[in-house]
Amino acid sequence: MWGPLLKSLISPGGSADHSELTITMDVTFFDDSVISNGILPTNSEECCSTQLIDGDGTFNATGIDRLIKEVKLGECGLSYAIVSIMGPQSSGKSTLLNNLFATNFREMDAFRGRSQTTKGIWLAKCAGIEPCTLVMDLEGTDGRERGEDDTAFEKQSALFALAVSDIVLINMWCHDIGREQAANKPLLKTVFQVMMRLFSPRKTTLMFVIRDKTRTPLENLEPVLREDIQKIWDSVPKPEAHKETPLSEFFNVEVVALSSYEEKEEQFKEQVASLRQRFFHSIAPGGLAGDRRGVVPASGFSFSAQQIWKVIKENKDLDLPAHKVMVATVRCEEIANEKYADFSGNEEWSQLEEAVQSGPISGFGKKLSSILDTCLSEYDAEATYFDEGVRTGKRNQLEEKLLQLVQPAFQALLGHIRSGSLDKFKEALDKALNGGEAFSVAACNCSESFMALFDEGCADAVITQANWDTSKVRDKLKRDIEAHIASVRAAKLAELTALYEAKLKEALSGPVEALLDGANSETWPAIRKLFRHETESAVSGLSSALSGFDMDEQSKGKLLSSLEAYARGVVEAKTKEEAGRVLIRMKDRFTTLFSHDSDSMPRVWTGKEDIRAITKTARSSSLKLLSVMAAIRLDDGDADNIENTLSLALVDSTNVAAKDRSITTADPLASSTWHEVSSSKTLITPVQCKSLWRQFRAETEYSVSQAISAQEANKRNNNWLPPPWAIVALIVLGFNEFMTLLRNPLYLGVIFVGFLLVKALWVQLDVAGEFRNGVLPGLISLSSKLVPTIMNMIKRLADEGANAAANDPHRNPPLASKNFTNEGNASSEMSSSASSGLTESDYSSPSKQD
Ligand SMILES: Nc1nc2c(ncn2[C@@H]2O[C@H](COP(=O)(O)OP(=O)(O)OP(=O)(O)O)[C@@H](O)[C@H]2O)c(=O)[nH]1
Repeated sequence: MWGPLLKSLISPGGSADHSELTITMDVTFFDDSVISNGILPTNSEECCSTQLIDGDGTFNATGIDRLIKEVKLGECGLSYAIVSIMGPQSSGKSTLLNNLFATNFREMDAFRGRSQTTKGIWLAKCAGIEPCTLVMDLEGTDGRERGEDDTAFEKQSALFALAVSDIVLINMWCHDIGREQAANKPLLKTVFQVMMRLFSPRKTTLMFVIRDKTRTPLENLEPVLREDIQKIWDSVPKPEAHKETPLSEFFNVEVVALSSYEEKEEQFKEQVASLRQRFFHSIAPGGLAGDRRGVVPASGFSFSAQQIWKVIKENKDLDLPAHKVMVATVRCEEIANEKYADFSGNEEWSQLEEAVQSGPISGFGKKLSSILDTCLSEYDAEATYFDEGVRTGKRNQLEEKLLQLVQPAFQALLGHIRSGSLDKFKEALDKALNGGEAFSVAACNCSESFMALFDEGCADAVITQANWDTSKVRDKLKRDIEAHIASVRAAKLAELTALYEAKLKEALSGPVEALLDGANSETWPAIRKLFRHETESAVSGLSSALSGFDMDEQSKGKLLSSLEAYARGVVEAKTKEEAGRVLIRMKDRFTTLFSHDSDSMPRVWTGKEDIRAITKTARSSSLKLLSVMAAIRLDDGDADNIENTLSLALVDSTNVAAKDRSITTADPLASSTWHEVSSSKTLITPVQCKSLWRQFRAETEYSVSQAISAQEANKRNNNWLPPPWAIVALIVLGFNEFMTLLRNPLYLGVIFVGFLLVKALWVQLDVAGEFRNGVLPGLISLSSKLVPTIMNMIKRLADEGANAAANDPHRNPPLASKNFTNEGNASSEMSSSASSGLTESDYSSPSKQD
């Protein structure tokens, strides 16, 4: 080891140039404290170099990220190149890089002694080289600091450089070429050995930089060097698959020779400047790294390098293709997450999302598609150089996540469109129906147009990135519309039915009541006729009204039948109602017929009327009413024998013969059903009829007896003359007295006055009335009234006489004549009373006046 190192201190010419060494020292002197943070300061335009991996093998992720950010490597895609340099310690690597790429790697201070300068691996950007080129300065091999046996880091860093770099510079002394113990031989061996650990190595360009070239031309040196390289390649144990693989399969070998930096600095710089030109567009076809393979996109470089180093440190085999996929996976994931976060915070999207909560937005789909497109395009741009499969997979995932994010807004919008369409549909349907449009036509037109409106809204809301299914919402809208149509239809039908039912009720109730009121043989035929006519008219009206509803025949028939049933119900209800009042009606009818004559004038019981016949007629009529009310006879076939049964059982039963029959035969009314009438049509059962009739008879009995009494009273009143034989006896026996009276006018006057007095008393005391209740009660009543009445009369006559005398004293007649006059006045008063129109019968019958 010492040989090459010592040699490196000696110029090719064999002497050291102190002035050049001094310059070098000025450029490369750094204080240890300055590099403690892994960054070397720069005093020029060049970028700071960064320690990528320290001497202990720790990867400086922060440093590399900072550098990458600084040099904007992430934006380079695949347009970047990585160059690294390896070689023996203190062989002028850093010096070469600083001169070649204008970097600022730390160089050894020869005046302090030859020792290790570069520890670990350093990274810097090559200034002024296009495309962006990063260069790695590796720790020198065979350094005494690590000792002869510690080659682990040397191998690791060599493998790392091969895995990461497009171009690897191998720094070697010129005099080592062709030498068996050359310092670079173990290094090359190491390179080739570790290269075998890469499953599918990138095609790396190995550029051998011969330092301190001698006068031997490169043309002569290069074959020797290539021979040495081939020998080393051949000597390296290879896996079975690569036993015969030529070196050129894995490496492009380039050889350059440089003059000594220390001895011939001018020439060195010229040659370095010329070499620098080869690094421009190194990745272009024909360039130094023109046929490189498996490049990791620049944005994944940091992660890739870190992972490669991790694998190397763990001493695992490095599967570069798999690694590339892994890097792509991680990076694409990162890019996708970044884009997702960007989208979430996108102001345009936020506004759209907020707006959609409060109502429908026009152009939603277009706007959202555009935002999504931008996001995905950005992803595509950043992930474009990563493995296609991974990239596409991650893109799909990103797209899916984005769609999941925006879907609630889309669903909310669909909800608005659906509810809006439904509301507008309801409004339009109402308007159309109010405008007189037929229901089915209006419903169909509105349904179609608002479903189309919904489809338009959906078309406006859908985004190009998603093939979202709107059919469920559409179906819901359809169902809602149909439900609304059904409910409106049901309401309209109910309205129509109610209208016709009301008409029917009005047309049937009153007339049926009136017909039942005048119950007779024609009542039920008339009710049937009325029922049929009104029902047919209502059914026909409803039927034509239903034509606008596009109903099937069955439903229509059902409605019409129900209307018919309603009409029947109205009639039945009315008859039931009337049947409940049958007793009152029977009594009314009886009273009407019994108390009024054929001219409907109130009947006066003069005595000439045949009360029995009248009663019979009135009762028959009431019985007729009962028989009419007893059952419903709405159908043509409703024939029964109720009237006859009732007549036989109730009226004829009063006859003795019937009574006899009732003893021998069963009572036809002792049943709760009529023989010919179903129970549903029975209004009053036979038993009820019997009971009603009994009640009716009992309640009308009084009227009949009253009529009989009145008639007898009238008869009595009209018979005031004595019987003819009494009149003849009176004439024969009282002939003499009669003649005496005629001959003596005074007697006649006295008799006349007496008659008047008796008459006045008769009237005053209501003698006829008092005796109406019997002779004895009449006598007792008269005796109690007689004395006060006579006293009153005398008193009154006396008062009137006294008043007359007082008013005309000169013309006061004698007392006898005065009394006579008073009596005459009283007589004339009574005469006037009698002539005022009141007949005897009027007085004798006060109760009749009442
Ligand atoms: N003979 C000779 N010496 C050189 C040349 N270039 C640089 N040197 C000297 O070699 C010494 C080491 O230089 P560095 O550039 O630090 O070498 P290195 O290989 O980077 O050293 P480590 O990083 O420690 O491995 C310095 O003193 C340089 O002046 C050269 O071309 N020929």
